[in-house]
Amino acid sequence: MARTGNHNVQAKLVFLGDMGAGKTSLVLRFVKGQFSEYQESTIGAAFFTQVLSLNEATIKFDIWDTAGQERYHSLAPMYYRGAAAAVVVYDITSMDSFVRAKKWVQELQRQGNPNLIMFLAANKADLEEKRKVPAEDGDQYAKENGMAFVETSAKTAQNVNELFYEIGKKIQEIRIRWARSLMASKQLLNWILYVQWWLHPLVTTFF
Ligand SMILES: Nc1nc2c(ncn2[C@@H]2O[C@H](COP(=O)(O)OP(=O)(O)OP(=O)(O)O)[C@@H](O)[C@H]2O)c(=O)[nH]1
Repeated sequence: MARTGNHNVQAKLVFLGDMGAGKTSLVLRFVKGQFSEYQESTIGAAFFTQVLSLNEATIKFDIWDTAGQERYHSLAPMYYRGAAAAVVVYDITSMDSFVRAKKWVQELQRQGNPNLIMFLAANKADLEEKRKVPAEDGDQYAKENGMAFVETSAKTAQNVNELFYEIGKKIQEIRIRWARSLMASKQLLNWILYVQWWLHPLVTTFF
């Protein structure tokens, strides 16, 4: 959950998706600016942190990169529970990975935090000649499910910083909305107390 203080926000972020979709590669591109053609498959999950500057605020991402292999599926709730945002990743060259991504979205809708911000990342956009999932399909699915959609490439860095920037902006927007509604309820409470304070002597005098 996002926490606030001195314009600093800390937010838990989780990456989900089929094995080989490019979750680790996207995170490593963002955190270290690196890409490896021979990225090893994640075991269990991996944890990374990265700080991003947004206008006057700073956001520290605690990033959980989960393992896509089916045998680790049951561990996933540990990582998406309490997350402020989830990025569901698929590989544009694999229809199976798109089908798997939709299953993740359904699971998050059923079992995730109701305020979870969800992004759909169509990765490996550099492999256009091998594309199996049209961009419109990903975009339409994302729209139908209230998610933001972005085509990325961990290899060329296309839209990777932009993805994290958008996540940060959404988290910040929600944080500001919370702060405003908290202020509004405090004002309402003060007003009720004030009215009660005035009415109390009248009520005791006349009744
Ligand atoms: N061409 C291309 N290859 C990519 C891209 N992203 C990842 N890869 C490659 O795809 C393979 C799998 O990438 P990973 O980042 O390990 O995928 P993952 O989703 O973390 O996989 P699991 O850990 O098994 O769940 C690696 O060989 C990467 O080099 C990309 O944007 N373009």
